[in-house]
Amino acid sequence: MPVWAASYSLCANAVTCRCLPVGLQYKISQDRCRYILEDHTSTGQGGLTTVIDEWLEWEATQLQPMIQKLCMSQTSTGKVTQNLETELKRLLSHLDNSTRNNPIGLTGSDISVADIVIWCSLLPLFCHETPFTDVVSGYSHLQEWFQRIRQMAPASAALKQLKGDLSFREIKMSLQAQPLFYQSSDGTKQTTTSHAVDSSVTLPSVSEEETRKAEAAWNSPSDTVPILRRREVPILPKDGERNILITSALPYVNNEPHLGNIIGCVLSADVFARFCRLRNLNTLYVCGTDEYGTATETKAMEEGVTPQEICDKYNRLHTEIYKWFNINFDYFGRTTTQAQTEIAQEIFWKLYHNGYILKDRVEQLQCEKCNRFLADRFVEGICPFCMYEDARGDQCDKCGKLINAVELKEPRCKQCNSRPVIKTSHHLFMDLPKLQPLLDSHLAENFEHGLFSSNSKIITKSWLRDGLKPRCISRDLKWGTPVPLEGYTDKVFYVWYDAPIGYISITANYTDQWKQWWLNPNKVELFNFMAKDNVPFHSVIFPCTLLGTKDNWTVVNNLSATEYLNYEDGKFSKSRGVGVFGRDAKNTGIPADVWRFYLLYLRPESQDSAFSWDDFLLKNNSELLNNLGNFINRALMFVSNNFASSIPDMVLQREDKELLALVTKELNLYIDNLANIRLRDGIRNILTISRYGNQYIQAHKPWVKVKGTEIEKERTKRINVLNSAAMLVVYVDVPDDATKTFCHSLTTLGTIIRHRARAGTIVGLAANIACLLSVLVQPYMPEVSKTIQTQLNAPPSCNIIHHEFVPQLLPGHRIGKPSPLFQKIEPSTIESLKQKFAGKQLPSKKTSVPVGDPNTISRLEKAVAEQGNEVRRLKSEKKDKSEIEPAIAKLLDLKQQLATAQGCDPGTVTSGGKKDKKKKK
Ligand SMILES: Nc1ncnc2c1ncn2[C@@H]1O[C@H](COP(=O)(O)OC(=O)[C@@H](N)CCS)[C@@H](O)[C@H]1O
Repeated sequence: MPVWAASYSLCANAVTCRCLPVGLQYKISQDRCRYILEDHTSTGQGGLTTVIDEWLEWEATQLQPMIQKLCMSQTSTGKVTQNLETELKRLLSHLDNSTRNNPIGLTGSDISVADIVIWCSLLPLFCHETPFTDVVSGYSHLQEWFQRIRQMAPASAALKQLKGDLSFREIKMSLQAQPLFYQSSDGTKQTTTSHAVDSSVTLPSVSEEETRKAEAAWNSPSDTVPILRRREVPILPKDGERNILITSALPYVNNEPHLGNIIGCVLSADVFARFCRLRNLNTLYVCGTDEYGTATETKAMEEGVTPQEICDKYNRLHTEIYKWFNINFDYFGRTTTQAQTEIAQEIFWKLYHNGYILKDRVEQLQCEKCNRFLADRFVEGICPFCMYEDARGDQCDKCGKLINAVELKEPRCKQCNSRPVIKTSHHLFMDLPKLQPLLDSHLAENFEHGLFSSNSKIITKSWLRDGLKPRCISRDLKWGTPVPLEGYTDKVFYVWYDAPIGYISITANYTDQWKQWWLNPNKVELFNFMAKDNVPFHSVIFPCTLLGTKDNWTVVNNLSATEYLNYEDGKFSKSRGVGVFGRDAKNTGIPADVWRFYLLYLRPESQDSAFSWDDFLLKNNSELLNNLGNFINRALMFVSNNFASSIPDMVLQREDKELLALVTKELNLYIDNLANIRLRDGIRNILTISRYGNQYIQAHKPWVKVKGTEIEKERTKRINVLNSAAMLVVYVDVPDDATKTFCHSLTTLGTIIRHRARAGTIVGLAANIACLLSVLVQPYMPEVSKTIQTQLNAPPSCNIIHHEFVPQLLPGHRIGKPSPLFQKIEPSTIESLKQKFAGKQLPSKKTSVPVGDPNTISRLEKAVAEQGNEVRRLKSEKKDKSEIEPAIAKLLDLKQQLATAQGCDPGTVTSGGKKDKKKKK
């Protein structure tokens, strides 16, 4: 077939596709042009194909979108902006130069498919009544080229057959009749037919600048996206890089961790570590079990085994639980190791030789019934500072102050409840007052440049403000790191001197090059994760320990401390069976990622929060199932069902680019939140992006576009017949009627293809948002992330968090098989879990209250009155349920203790709220 025969139909084809739905670009017309002209563009012409491709690419990505914007702007507002005009002139200049250099066609001595496609695109600028005459008048070579093609028989014939001599009025009418949504430059949304955007679904607005930047990033991904590093073993600090050392507080081995422990330390640190890795930062995350101390000894006694056996058993149990929760440590160790003894003793010797160790006599509590000195955690009594009656021997849970156990009022042995006696013993103290200047200057710098949660700053400052006191670091126990100093060798180090050194010894068990992390403060950034009760040990005592050695230790630069997670309206209590502990979560059958999600959603970042089964159901069914899961499944199902599992071409319109900008904005907020350890907010960013995705799909209804309107569906049935007739045009002599039929066929086909192409863009963009979400959810829900990526068949290279949103699934990429990501949780399931973990409901302190003791009665009456005032205050200040409910539970508990002390039945006691009053009547 001679080129001009092909060009004839080609012009008709291209004019149809370009001009009737003028300004609305769809690459399919190029493909058809190429198909028709295949022989003339690819055979024996070497580099010409590449040149043509380049022009076609330029037309599709630059010229056509520009003309589209011009026509839309002109149609909706009657003018074009200065920016648009400048951009247009840039493109026209490029064409003018090229037509000056090539006197016939753009690509050489003959007319090619590129000439025809570009010529068709330019029609709105050259047609009758065009408002752009002045703009094009300055480009003489371009004008000559345009007229040359126009005078060629196929072009003029095609124009005549389709629209007569095209005028801009017709283009305008054609545009106004377009079923596609478009937005005028004044921002008002315009819709016309059933293919229109559902304007009741609105997305927030973004600026021109944000849209432009997001579009530029989308269009040039390779310039901006880094490649994720491989995870080496061992991971060591690298020169010229940010080296992130993350520690989670080391959980005690005397118990199974509860949900509070999990969110308070290992899970929070895990999310941050995963985020850092996805940011391509050189990251090491270590943790392990804290195995020394009385807690272990007591547990061993209870279970009739040795302390080492307890440690082994619980270390295994913790390992198993964290594995189930998908906590991705680089190394999970323990403190009962040789490295721990060596490092703890070496640090002690340095402190000793530097003059930071004092010797003193101490009074200690000894339980004569149990025949042992009582470690701080094994004695309870009234706080000497705030009079809280259940203060622990080491710290008051109410006012947070550290306590010397002998200062507790009315102490009682936790084991047997009898009153311990005070005995004198010789001990070693760290001279914290002498170390305070070193600590002050370390903290001054790191408070300014590092990340310290606000509670950690407040707690630390309250310690410093009162001036540090010498702190005892030895204990009369057997199970611990031995004190090496002569005269004290029958003692062990206090667990809180020992435990943070565990971070170092655990790293030493991971790599013999551990000093690169721990004696390298200029290259390493240290992040400690814990809950509020651990703060003073990490911000005061441990830093003083390290600074006092005068070695160049890596000392805390960043400290993230949560408040407490409570359980429903009270505290977790293993002994009372209240709350969800380690393996319980697994046994519910609810996937680990859903637990992770909910714990992180609740993360007590600024105040205590409470796990609630009802809320758990709500967040799973609304946020995970209806929002995130629904969006991803919808996007993937469309690709699968309507585009044969292949990502369609994406030709972005204004609203798509705005969506890019919105997603990019939220992505950047996400990065900022996670980088600043605001993990709760990061989840909300993910859910917002997914919500945008749902709204976008809802607004654009690709399911309508892909199937067509009823009229289009009817026409589709006839299209094959017409198409067969149309193909005749190409091969045989062309009678006028056949040309008309051909053109009509192509017009209809063009509309359908355009709608389908539009649906393709929407779905392709949605699939790419799903891919982005698969990466963003990874720190929070690693298994869900994997599942999404399998369903998307996403390239492994997508696993990086970058501040620009770029396409990872390119047109033609084949996705895998979609399936639902989350399951609905039924209310009946939640009800039975609620019952299961509600505990035995026994007032915990009943047995420990002596009956009829006037001092106890008067103390409890006072405490009940104070707690009653506290509850009233919280209620009158309309505090959150999570604050009020624990206070009420406390009041109830106190009243029950009082009832017991008065010889009454504690079971009849109520907290005294409105409902209770009614009952009394
Ligand atoms: N209710 C709670 N909410 C949040 N975080 C909590 C809660 N209770 C405790 N924690 C934190 O959990 C970890 C581990 O606590 P554990 O008592 O097992 O261990 C220790 O405190 C020490 N062994 C740490 C030595 S480094 C801890 O961060 C608590 O703050």
